[in-house]
Amino acid sequence: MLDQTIETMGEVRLKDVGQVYKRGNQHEIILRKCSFDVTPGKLTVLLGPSGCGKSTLIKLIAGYENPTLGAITIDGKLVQGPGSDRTVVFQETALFPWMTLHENIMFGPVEQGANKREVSEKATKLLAKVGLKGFENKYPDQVSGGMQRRAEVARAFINNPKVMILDEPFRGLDHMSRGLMQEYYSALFEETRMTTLFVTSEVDEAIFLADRIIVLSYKPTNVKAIIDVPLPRPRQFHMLTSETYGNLKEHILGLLYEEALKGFAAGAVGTVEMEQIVEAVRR
Ligand SMILES: Nc1ncnc2c1ncn2[C@@H]1O[C@H](COP(=O)(O)OP(=O)(O)OP(=O)(O)O)[C@@H](O)[C@H]1O
Repeated sequence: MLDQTIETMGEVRLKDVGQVYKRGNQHEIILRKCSFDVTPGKLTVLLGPSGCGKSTLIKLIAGYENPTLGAITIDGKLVQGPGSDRTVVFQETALFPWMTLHENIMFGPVEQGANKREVSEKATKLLAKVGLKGFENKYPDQVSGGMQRRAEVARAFINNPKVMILDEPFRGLDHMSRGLMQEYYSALFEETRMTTLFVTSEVDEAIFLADRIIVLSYKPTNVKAIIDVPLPRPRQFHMLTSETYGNLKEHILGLLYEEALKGFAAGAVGTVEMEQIVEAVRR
């Protein structure tokens, strides 16, 4: 086991959250009356069509922006800015190129004044957990993109936040690396049960990882459906061929298809993307 404190805290609550952005003289309503909970100790996935406002929701929960309307609380406390109770991993999050992987993982806690020896041991364990044993002393540019992403996940986990927030962290990786990342991530989650909010636009990734999926509508975005994933843990790839999985995927693709059609009618979804969605639904 990792020496992580298992804290069954980190309940995130969104109540009637609305966000309006100004573009020149125009106002655009991005989010409208968005309400959902992120349950402590569970992995909640936010899934929605491109441009619906997933990253906007993350920015609000992270406290980088304030909502125009409504309220976001964590364990009952109003979010009014960023805080150490949350760690956010973006697709663009990068390791420090001048530090080894091990030094990168240690950086945050050491900066916070934690005991160096203890942090070093934890970093070594975490790197092993994400399949990077033997690569501790490599620099980021000496390992593959997928390995860098795994180190970034380890760097986020060592902070042991109440809530781990990930915004499409595996986007842009090739199919194989993405599959591996999902396996490593679900194993880390299953061991720590760290409250997690994970954003993706990939249905397979959502089902493989999630305890619960929040499906978002097209703009102005609100919650279209909340779906519990009945697959057992530990999650294993053979589950992706089960009947439960197939039925769930069909249902979710149907929901996304309806929303993508609205986006297409509004000119927000390109022809190529629309063709891909139609093909996915037909499959
Ligand atoms: N600071 C901002 N000012 C004005 N408009 C914004 C701002 N941030 C986001 N938007 C707009 O809000 C909408 C939602 O953007 P957001 O990035 O949250 O969507 P998304 O679902 O994460 O998209 P994708 O899946 O393509 O990453 C988009 O139309 C975007 O242009």
